[in-house]
Amino acid sequence: MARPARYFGLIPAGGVGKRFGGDTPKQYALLGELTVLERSVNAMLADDRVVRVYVVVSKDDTQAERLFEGHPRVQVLKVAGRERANTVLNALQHLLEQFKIDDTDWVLVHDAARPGLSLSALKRLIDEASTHVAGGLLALPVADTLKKVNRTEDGEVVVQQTVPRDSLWAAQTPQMFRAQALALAITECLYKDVQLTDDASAIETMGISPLIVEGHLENMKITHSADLHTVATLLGLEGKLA
Ligand SMILES: Nc1ccn([C@@H]2O[C@H](COP(=O)(O)OP(=O)(O)OP(=O)(O)O)[C@@H](O)[C@H]2O)c(=O)n1
Ligand SMILES: C[C@](O)(CO)[C@H](O)COP(=O)(O)O
Repeated sequence: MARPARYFGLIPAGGVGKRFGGDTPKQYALLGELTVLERSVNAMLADDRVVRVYVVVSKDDTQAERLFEGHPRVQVLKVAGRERANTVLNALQHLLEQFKIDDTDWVLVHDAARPGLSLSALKRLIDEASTHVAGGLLALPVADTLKKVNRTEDGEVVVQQTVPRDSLWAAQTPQMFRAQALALAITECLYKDVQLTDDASAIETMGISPLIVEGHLENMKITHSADLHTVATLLGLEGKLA
């Protein structure tokens, strides 16, 4: 009798926030009383099916360990890599070797930069993607008209064509896959120098189609500094920015 599947959170938090700017990496920016990272971790802990959340930071990061010291369901791994995909793979390899996580277990990869994830969206993702062979991810249907552009010799950005949007969705996180399958897929992609900006695209290269589960606006990613204010407003924290 196979044991029941387990769900593990994996929070890639090893980025430097080039587009965000400033001295502090955006995952450590304050949103009210808590950092962006703490809110993203707490969002994953809200569903008690998530047995443990692994926060993956660079080897010289000392903040994460202080933030989560002694937390029974949070473990800091200082194995972040050059790109997000390297960070995720390094953590997965660590999990598979050290913590005996095997092919029945699910991993939910959630950006540290998405602090607004709701419990209802997390629950829907786990409920629905668990029944899908390839796992799945949160995403939002594109609402704007999309333009493919060219840059002219004098630096102007001009429209090349309008891209039909009716089957385009913007990927969010968490992205939930079987831990071993994701590790194998990312390994293969990195070996073939396939550029990965999310985890689902690695699974897609194996010829399987992850399930899309509708996400929500508050689960937007903090990329540029203005996004911190936007997320604060969406979360009702606008008066509490440092
Ligand atoms: N080598 C990397 C790069 C990114 N990330 C994480 O992946 C998530 C999404 O990445 P992004 O928003 O691009 O963050 P940064 O890489 O920090 O941003 P930038 O590209 O502007 O430097 C973030 O939680 C970031 O900390 C990571 O763990 N390891
Ligand atoms: C994983 C992701 O959040 C899905 O939209 C996005 O691809 C991350 O991109 P980034 O450039 O690493 O922020």
